[in-house]
Amino acid sequence: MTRLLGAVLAGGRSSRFGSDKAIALWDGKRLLDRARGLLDPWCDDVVVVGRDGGIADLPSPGLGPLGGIAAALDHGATRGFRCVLTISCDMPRVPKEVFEALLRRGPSYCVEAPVLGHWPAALGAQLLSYLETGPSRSVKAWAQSIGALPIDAEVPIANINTPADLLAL
Ligand SMILES: Nc1nc2c(ncn2[C@@H]2O[C@H](COP(=O)(O)OP(=O)(O)OP(=O)(O)O)[C@@H](O)[C@H]2O)c(=O)[nH]1
Repeated sequence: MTRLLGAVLAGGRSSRFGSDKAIALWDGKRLLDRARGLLDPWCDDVVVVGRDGGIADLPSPGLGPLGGIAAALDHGATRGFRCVLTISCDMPRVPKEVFEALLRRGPSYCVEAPVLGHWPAALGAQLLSYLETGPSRSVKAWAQSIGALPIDAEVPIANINTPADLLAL
């Protein structure tokens, strides 16, 4: 059986939001919990990455979402998960069709929001080496470098960067 690990990336500085956006409330629920709830139906287990109470970024904090993905891949591979489905805590609304499209494929990512991706857990070591020597810390650049398939969500994926984005949801 293919075991799937879900990972909510929830580190970063939230500088545009002005406070920790992971714990900002939308409709009475923390964004972090909403993102986790989006992964739950698809995954055998879900972890939070990059904050207290979750797993720590690799190789160290402060490298952006790719450091969170590296930690999730490593965590998954060492616990027998074949693949990892990642989302960021600032994506409170993702249509189920997007998850279906990602999971139908092998390595794939959402063009509109590349942190939303489906990755082989075995790529953890490759990603750590990419973080050390690669040209960019962009998730999209890494996804392209491994040949992951771009998935077009066909609808805008809401992404909360500022308090106004939250109000506009
Ligand atoms: N684990 C982890 N998650 C991160 C990191 N940086 C950003 N994220 C998450 O990735 C998503 C996108 O992050 P951004 O909004 O681009 O960056 P940010 O630092 O959170 O916010 P800004 O300071 O406004 O750019 C957010 O949900 C963050 O929680 C990181 O270094 N580690």
